[in-house]
Amino acid sequence: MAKNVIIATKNRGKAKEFELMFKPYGYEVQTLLDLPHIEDVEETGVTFEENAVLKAETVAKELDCLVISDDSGLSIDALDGRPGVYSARYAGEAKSDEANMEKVLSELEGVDEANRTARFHCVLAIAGPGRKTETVNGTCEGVILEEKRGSNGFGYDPIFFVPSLGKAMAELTPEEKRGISHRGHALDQLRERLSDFV
Ligand SMILES: O=c1nc[nH]c2c1ncn2[C@H]1C[C@H](O)[C@@H](COP(=O)(O)OP(=O)(O)OP(=O)(O)O)O1
Ligand SMILES: [Mg+2]
Repeated sequence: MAKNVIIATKNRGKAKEFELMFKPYGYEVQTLLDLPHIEDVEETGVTFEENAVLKAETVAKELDCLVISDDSGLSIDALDGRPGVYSARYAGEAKSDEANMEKVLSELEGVDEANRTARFHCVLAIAGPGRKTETVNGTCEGVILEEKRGSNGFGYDPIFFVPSLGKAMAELTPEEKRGISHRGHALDQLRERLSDFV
């Protein structure tokens, strides 16, 4: 029988990646897209870690079971780390990937390649009844492109170039992205930490 894991996210792109990532370990993934009665958790933290803990603990309390959350985003050196924890809402509350990418590209207009370095961050939090909340994190280094490339993935993937593979993140297959991504690295950390769980 398949084991179950609940990921406290409403993001379809993340949900797909978690399904792929947990499959090899025999887990079926449920997200908040499958549990529409759970309300959005307001992300009031100023770090990825604070927001990840907030999302995992709120939903774990509501469901009274073990929950994993993901708070992630893009940090661009030339923009002093922005959009950072505001990545999802960078161009407004509509949380549009297209508008967010346009805003980043226009802010980086005229900035040369050497100064377009950036990284994705992912913090996973795991919370549940009677257990101390734990967090792990992963990063992925890259360079912001001048225009979009590729159509896989989600979020800022079309403008994020991965030097080690010579491709934009949105040009990678889901399996390739799992191997090098901030989310993949964070999940590997979680598996190391909780070898009994995943
Ligand atoms: O692999 C990624 N490839 C491209 N973009 C990414 C990635 N990972 C995070 N991102 C961007 C998308 C979003 O603009 C923000 C996450 O914001 P974040 O609050 O964690 O997620 P969200 O609000 O979309 O869903 P939820 O809070 O329900 O999990 O960073
Ligand atoms: Mg969010």
